[in-house]
Amino acid sequence: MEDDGYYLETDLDFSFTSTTTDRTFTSSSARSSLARSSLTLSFNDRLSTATTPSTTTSSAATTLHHRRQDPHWTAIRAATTLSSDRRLHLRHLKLVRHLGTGNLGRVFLCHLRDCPTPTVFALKVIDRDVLTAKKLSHVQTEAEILSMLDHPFLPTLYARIDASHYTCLLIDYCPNGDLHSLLRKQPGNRLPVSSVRFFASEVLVALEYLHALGIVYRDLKPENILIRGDGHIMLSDFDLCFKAEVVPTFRSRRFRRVSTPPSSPRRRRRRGGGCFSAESTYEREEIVAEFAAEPVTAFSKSCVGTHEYLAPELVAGNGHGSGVDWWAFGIFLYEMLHGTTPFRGETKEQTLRKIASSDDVAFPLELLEGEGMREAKDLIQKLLVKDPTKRLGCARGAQDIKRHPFFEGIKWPLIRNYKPPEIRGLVKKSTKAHAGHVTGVSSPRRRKWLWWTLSNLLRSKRSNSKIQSNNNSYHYVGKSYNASHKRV
Ligand SMILES: Nc1ncnc2c1ncn2[C@@H]1O[C@H](COP(=O)(O)OP(=O)(O)OP(=O)(O)O)[C@@H](O)[C@H]1O
Repeated sequence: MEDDGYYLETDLDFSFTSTTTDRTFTSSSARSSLARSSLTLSFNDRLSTATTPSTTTSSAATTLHHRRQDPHWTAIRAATTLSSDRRLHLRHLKLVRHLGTGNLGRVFLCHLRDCPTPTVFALKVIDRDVLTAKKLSHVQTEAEILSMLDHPFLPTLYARIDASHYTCLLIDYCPNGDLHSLLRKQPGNRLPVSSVRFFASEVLVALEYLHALGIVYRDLKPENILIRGDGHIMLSDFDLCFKAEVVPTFRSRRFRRVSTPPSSPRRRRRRGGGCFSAESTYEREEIVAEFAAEPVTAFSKSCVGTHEYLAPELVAGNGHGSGVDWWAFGIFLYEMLHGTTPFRGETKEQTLRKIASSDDVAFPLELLEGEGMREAKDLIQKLLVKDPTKRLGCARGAQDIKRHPFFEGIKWPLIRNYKPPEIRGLVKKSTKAHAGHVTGVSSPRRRKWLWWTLSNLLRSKRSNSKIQSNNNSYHYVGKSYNASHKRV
């Protein structure tokens, strides 16, 4: 079971000194960094209490953060209150298991020791000694950006602990993995339009917030969209971001609204209620004040990102701004609906050539059929405009994208309260788990779920068919498209 560690409190004290406990290594560079780490870093009390002084920076937002009442902050406050220097140290944390290895370091599931209501976190451990100067600057960027964030669809940085040559970032743990892995579990590697609309809306709101802070994200892709325990998203990986000036503005926008006059039975009687009565619709002009915060003057020349998601201006290398995120948003929509990206070539060179060519995005037939697909296609076409000055979102930011008919009916201020879609591979946690607690004993509901999964597994083995549908869950054995997007 993928996330057993989330439920089962273990007595294991995963030590970094043990190479046998760590099995999830992704690259040779990660492996070499591990070899070095394995000699020196030990998350035992000895290291953090006596020999190595550590400095903690709790997120500046501790007192202001919108989630300051949630159990994570409460647990951190409890731990630091008991700490002699009122700081959080590595000794306060107990590692549960290794979650994955990235470009900069390894990520562990952990919780606070001696906490009455154990609360889980993800701890990103970066060994600065094995990183190049360029990667060190990425660490700096990531830590700096994380410390600025206070948004439900972005990680909270609970603490930064610098101990010896390690920098450790304590952030929210997302038990549902990333959207790329979730897509790979769906039939045809794609999601239904309603689910796409849900995830796209949340990503859009997160990008809007980043842009309002002057942050250009530059690495939007399903791999970087983690799914929280409650099914909502959390954008991750901020090491490729760049920061620019932004001047938020309120603008007045005129628009014509088509309305039906309010009608009471009395009024209807008076009007006679005929076909051509005053019951017909009428148009009125409205003026609304809109908040727009798009870093329109943002400019960078470095070519960073992930091949299939790179905007043409990034590929050309003549400089780019926040429009690269709106291009990537178009690619992201296409991939969720179609299962693959639109400019993917046999090789990375070919992919870049296709992006840079003047050819417009092509839509396979299935992307043209079905409810909401016409609107989706129109939105994708408007986002994948090669000239950034004509691309949707580049002038007034997310506001223009939110108004597109694809998102019609979305009540943006209530987006956090929307029920996440029920899709295959998304495990809903109980309220307790969703708040981030580790539970020692498996609940009757979980036991029931385990039995249900086990019996389904046996049934699907017996009948050996390709796709089995059981209400709304599918067991799919098809052509797998596993390659995740690697960065430039
Ligand atoms: N907050 C989190 N909750 C759960 N799992 C996480 C979390 N953060 C990272 N992970 C897991 O750890 C792995 C490594 O994450 P990390 O952010 O270091 O690298 P990455 O996503 O590969 O990005 P990079 O491009 O910086 O290498 C991810 O692939 C993901 O599986």
